Amino acid sequence: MDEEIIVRTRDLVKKFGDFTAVDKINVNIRRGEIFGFLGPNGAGKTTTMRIITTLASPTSGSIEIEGHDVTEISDPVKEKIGIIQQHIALDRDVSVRENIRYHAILHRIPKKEAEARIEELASLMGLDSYMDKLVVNLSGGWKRRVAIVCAIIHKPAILFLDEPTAGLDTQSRHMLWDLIRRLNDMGTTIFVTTHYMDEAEELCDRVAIINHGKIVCEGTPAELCSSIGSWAVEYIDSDKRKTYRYFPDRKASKEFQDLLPANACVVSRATNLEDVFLEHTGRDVEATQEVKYRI
Ligand SMILES: Nc1ncnc2c1ncn2[C@@H]1O[C@H](COP(=O)(O)OP(=O)(O)OP(=O)(O)O)[C@@H](O)[C@H]1O
Repeated sequence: MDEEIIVRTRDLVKKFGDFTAVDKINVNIRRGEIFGFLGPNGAGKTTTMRIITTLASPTSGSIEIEGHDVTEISDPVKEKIGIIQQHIALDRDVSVRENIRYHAILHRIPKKEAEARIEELASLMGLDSYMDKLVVNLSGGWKRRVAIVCAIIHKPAILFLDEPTAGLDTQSRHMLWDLIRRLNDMGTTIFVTTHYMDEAEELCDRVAIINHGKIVCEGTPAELCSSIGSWAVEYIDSDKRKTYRYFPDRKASKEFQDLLPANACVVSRATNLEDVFLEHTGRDVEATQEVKYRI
């Protein structure tokens, strides 16, 4: 993979009053990759993304996009990025085509070039038969496709997506992942925030896990999983708590399992990003759900 850094942040901090939402975040996003920012609700993902994309200012720290200091030269930087926020900002009462045209105008793309680009992207996103429909009549998944076209009409070098599949059904999520991969194959670097472990594992070349405003680990999903051990043993301990231990291979996990009482509900399987999160933070990514412990 091309190792050129397209986005670099240095010690990004964002405080809201006394509360530190983003705490010295350093990320290096490489050109051509799909980079995942993974963490539970309230971890600081959206705030970090808003700062990198100039929608919010940091309390301290700096950001470079393609070598430009984001705080100093915001207009050229804005032309290099596309953004899709959690709340999609489309005009519901006009057609898909008019929404996309509006974004082409905002980016001052000449009309002929814009129309050709709109046709190309409509076809890529499977939107051809939706172009003259009102946005208000589209489902959530189709609205997100329209939002993607609006965000990439000016051919940004990097596309930022904040929780792109939140609230979508399984089929729509898989279709959107496929589209994101296709955009990436065509050369767009992707930065995606998510709290879905499967999304990060399926989609991302590299992942940074964020918790309470800090990055707790970073690497490819495979590197992160093997860093804690390739095999997870899940069991109910003597205090009736669900507990996890990680081992380098199946043999070691089996030896541990053999030491446990027969009724300890032992499950052994390959580790996943949820285990990585648990190991680094001591809590489940779905913090509001069942509390899991590790020993
Ligand atoms: N404008 C604000 N004023 C005060 N606190 C804020 C503000 N924006 C965000 N926060 C707080 O900062 C923390 C990080 O929020 P952020 O939205 O970045 O998290 P997140 O990881 O994106 O979570 P989610 O998936 O729920 O959006 C949260 O505790 C949030 O309540």
